[in-house]
Amino acid sequence: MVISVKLLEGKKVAQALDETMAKRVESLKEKGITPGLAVVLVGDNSASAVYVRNKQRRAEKLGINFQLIRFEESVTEQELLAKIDELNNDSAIDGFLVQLPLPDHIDEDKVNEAISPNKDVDGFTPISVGNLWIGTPMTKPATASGILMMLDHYNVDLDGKNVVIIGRSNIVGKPTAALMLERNATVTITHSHTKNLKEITSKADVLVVAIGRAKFITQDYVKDQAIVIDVGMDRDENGKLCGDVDFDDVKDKTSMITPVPGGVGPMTITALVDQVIELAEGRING
Ligand SMILES: NC(=O)C1=CN([C@@H]2O[C@H](COP(=O)(O)OP(=O)(O)OC[C@H]3O[C@@H](n4cnc5c(N)ncnc54)[C@H](OP(=O)(O)O)[C@@H]3O)[C@@H](O)[C@H]2O)C=CC1
Ligand SMILES: Nc1nc(=O)c2c([nH]1)NC[C@@H]1CN(c3ccc(C(=O)N[C@@H](CCC(=O)O)C(=O)O)cc3)C=[N+]21
Ligand SMILES: [Mg+2]
Repeated sequence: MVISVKLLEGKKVAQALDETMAKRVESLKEKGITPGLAVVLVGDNSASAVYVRNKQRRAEKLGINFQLIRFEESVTEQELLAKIDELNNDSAIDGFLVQLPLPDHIDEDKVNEAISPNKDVDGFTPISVGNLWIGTPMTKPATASGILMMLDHYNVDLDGKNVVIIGRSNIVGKPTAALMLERNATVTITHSHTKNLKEITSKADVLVVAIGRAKFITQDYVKDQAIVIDVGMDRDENGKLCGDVDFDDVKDKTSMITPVPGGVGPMTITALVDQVIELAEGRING
């Protein structure tokens, strides 16, 4: 018996959703509003630079005013905080984010706290995170939100599903858990101290993987006919981009699986841009 695996093609979903988003930007422009997004990039981390380029390309394609603000690795915390203050008060900027990770001499928490929750497109400020867990989100973290947009597109209903997330970062694991809990999934978050990881992941109807280790997840971690979401952005032994999931080993055991590239990454950018447009729409609606 051949059971067909369905690819969750984030790249295609993103292209489909771009059309609606472009129309929303157009109607804002008719009212004299151009959505503005700024990205602050510290240092020249090459992976970060690629992501930033992708964001810029998509934002500009949709008619969004994109501002890239670059700092040397040696920038002081004070200089960075001053720029954040400026962006908080810049009426042309609806939302901005500070690309992570930051150099060690800069306190990430301090930077997050300085961002105005009203412009926090990443949803990383304490107020945004609190609202997310209360169930009254202001802005939603892009990766988590992008994953849900993709699952919605494929009509995957999370209600009552057993979701297991590997990774508990503030940027991926935790916000994904919050949004999926809100959809009535039963959510388990696992991490590097988790005992018997395979036993837990093997019970997952939906497995979300955000570890940061190339091809870590093989078929022995996966339940038959599970849905596998691979957030990882890693390099394989040949330097080629790959995910945390060993795609070729796992795919035939799944009912749906995201490829890397072309899965979660493009949806992250879709969710980010959607968030910026929503903030700009808020200029009209108050
Ligand atoms: N596609 C996209 O849009 C995005 C992709 N990424 C990618 O996703 C991946 C994860 O990113 P991020 O969340 O920032 O990473 P972090 O390094 O912040 O977190 C990794 C998590 O994985 C856990 N972990 C590490 N090793 C193991 C293990 N052997 N078993 C179980 N859990 C383990 C860690 O546990 P512990 O907490 O105990 O240390 C931690 O919670 C990376 O590849 C990153 O590049 C990230 C953001 C967006
Ligand atoms: N404050 C902050 N917010 C973030 O959202 C954030 C961050 N810091 N730091 C780094 C991670 C990583 N991230 C990605 C976004 C898009 C792709 C992406 O577009 N990926 C494409 C193409 C990748 C390629 O070709 O290189 C794909 O998977 O198909 C990947 C990764 C956002 N991040
Ligand atoms: Mg980290």
